[in-house]
Amino acid sequence: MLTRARSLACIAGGVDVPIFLQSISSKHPSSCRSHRRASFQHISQIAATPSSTMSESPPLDKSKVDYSVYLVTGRDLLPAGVDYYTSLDLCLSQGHVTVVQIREKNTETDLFLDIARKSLAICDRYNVPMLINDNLSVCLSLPERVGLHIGQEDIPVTEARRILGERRLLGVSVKNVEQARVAMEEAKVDYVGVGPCYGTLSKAGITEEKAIGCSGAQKIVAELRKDGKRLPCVLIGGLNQKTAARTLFGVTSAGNAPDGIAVISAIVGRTDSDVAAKELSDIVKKYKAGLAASAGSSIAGVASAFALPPSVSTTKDVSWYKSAVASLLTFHRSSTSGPPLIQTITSHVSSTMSANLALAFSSSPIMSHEAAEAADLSLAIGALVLNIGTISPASLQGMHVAGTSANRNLKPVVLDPVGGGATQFRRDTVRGILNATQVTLLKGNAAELASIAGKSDEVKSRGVDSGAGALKDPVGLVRDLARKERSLVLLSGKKDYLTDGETVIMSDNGHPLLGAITGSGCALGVTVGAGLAAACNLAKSQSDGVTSLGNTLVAHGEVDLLVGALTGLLAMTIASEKAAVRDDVRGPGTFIPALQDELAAVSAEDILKMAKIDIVSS
Ligand SMILES: Nc1ncnc2c1ncn2[C@@H]1O[C@H](COP(=O)(O)OP(=O)(O)OP(=O)(O)O)[C@@H](O)[C@H]1O
Ligand SMILES: Cc1ncsc1CCO
Repeated sequence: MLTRARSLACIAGGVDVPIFLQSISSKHPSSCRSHRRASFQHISQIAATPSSTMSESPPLDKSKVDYSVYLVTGRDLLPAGVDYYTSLDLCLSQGHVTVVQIREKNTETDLFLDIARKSLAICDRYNVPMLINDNLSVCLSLPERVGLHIGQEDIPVTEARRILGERRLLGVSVKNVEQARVAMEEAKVDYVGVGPCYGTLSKAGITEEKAIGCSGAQKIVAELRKDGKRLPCVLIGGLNQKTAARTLFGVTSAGNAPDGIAVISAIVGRTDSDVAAKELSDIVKKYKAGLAASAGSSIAGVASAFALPPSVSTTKDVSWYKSAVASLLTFHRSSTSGPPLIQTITSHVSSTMSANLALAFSSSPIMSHEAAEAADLSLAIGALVLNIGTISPASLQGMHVAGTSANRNLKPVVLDPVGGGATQFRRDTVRGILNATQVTLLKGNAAELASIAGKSDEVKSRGVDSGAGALKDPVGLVRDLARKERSLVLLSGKKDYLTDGETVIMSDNGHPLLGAITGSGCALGVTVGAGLAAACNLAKSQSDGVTSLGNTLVAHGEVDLLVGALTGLLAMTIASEKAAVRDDVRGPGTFIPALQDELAAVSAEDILKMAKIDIVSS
């Protein structure tokens, strides 16, 4: 048997070039920099040797690479009894996978090379470009049409380009705008992997790697498209059949669109890897068709590619919204599937009242901030409510795992950034959550939302309550914020404003006593969460399930999230009006139990009779 050094040298063209075997991988422990540099030099020599013994096929035409469905292999994720090569062949066989990256962690180089060569034979059969993850020497031992993908922990990307030369495909993973800029301008990579969009979960259910979320990915994609640039990019990290559509959609801004998605377990983990690949390919094709149809400019245009065609064209005016809320409330109150479970991570100030008001609103509360059970819980919940009122390190960790898990399982997420503008700590906490979790509805008072929108000068906040003073342009603020954060936005106060980024609904319901008790806003987050869960349940009951875009921002397709949120808002504020006029209510103290009773009783008739809403922008 050849030694590893000799076998690599032979493959490299018969020239016996010494190689430092310990540095086969391009990953570099910082402790052995000089060793690493020496290794790079030797690898460079390999790169410079003629490849006469390599396969004769022509080099890859980089401009023709289609990044739509980019498969990263993972032998450890194969279902029991499934052979790696069989699975690879099957998923490529129908033409739905467009790029393959061979990823082998902790595999000896001999074996890695063997796997890579056999994989290349399969990729060649279907004419699919192939790359090697991380391992320069394995890459250089293969024909020039095989590319290399590296991470930020691997060798510097500029060094990789120098060693590989211009002809091989080179890609790098980036998680921020600066890394994207270096990759694009200094290293002249051919594409970037943008992510992780969602955190990867370990067995303990703890987020291992910090996710950049849709908003982080959106900034990177925008940078890659700035000033007419067009570097291809794929989204990576937590992408699968459930998350792909809304992530592609959520990352797209002003026509800045990613080129595809990179997946591992969504294909590798399936026995029917060909079907899995087709599902993903269909999603990307639909997304691109929607993008083309809308010339990349309209969010709704992209989203509508996924929406079912409306059976009856309806003008959504005030009376439509009132009857839609009344119907949803009736459905929610009488749902045969039982009350939706609302996982609430909230302040200890408002925890009990929020739980009781959830029950009164025909929902089942679970006040858990434990990270270890968040992944399991996310399978059972109807919605997740994140409230930073008395945030601690433990509850923040719970929020990150719960948020990621809810995103994976298409469960609506409400964020209540309590006191969000009051301190730098709270501002950072809110931004961290918004970056890591795709929030379905962002709810706050004037000070909280103004802070997130970067308009704190308009409303000052000293604590968790709104400061005095009104926003100059509440309609513009909520609409712009919804578009920016890709979520519904609910601004609470004397008047409430609810929007999906297109329609803005103003509600004049509610009673000043709500502002005189603590935690009414927190409880409103829970009733709105329950309303979103009810909207998803209604959609499920009407069809087989929720579309992939079910928990994104716009009211389209099967799930009308705007109606869901409005239902939670009107139930709470109308109940407060009914409570405040009761004979037994003499002030804030007696108001709380009356509010609980009235929320339990609020009906479809009350909505139709008492709702004071207006469409202030559409
Ligand atoms: N003066 C008022 N008149 C009518 N309704 C009000 C008034 N003030 C608040 N509300 C209602 O109270 C609910 C909570 O809104 P608010 O803006 O007070 O939340 P918040 O500041 O987050 O509260 P908290 O931090 O105490 O939970 C909303 O439904 C809102 O409509
Ligand atoms: C009073 C208070 N302090 C932190 S959270 C909270 C409840 C109102 O949001």
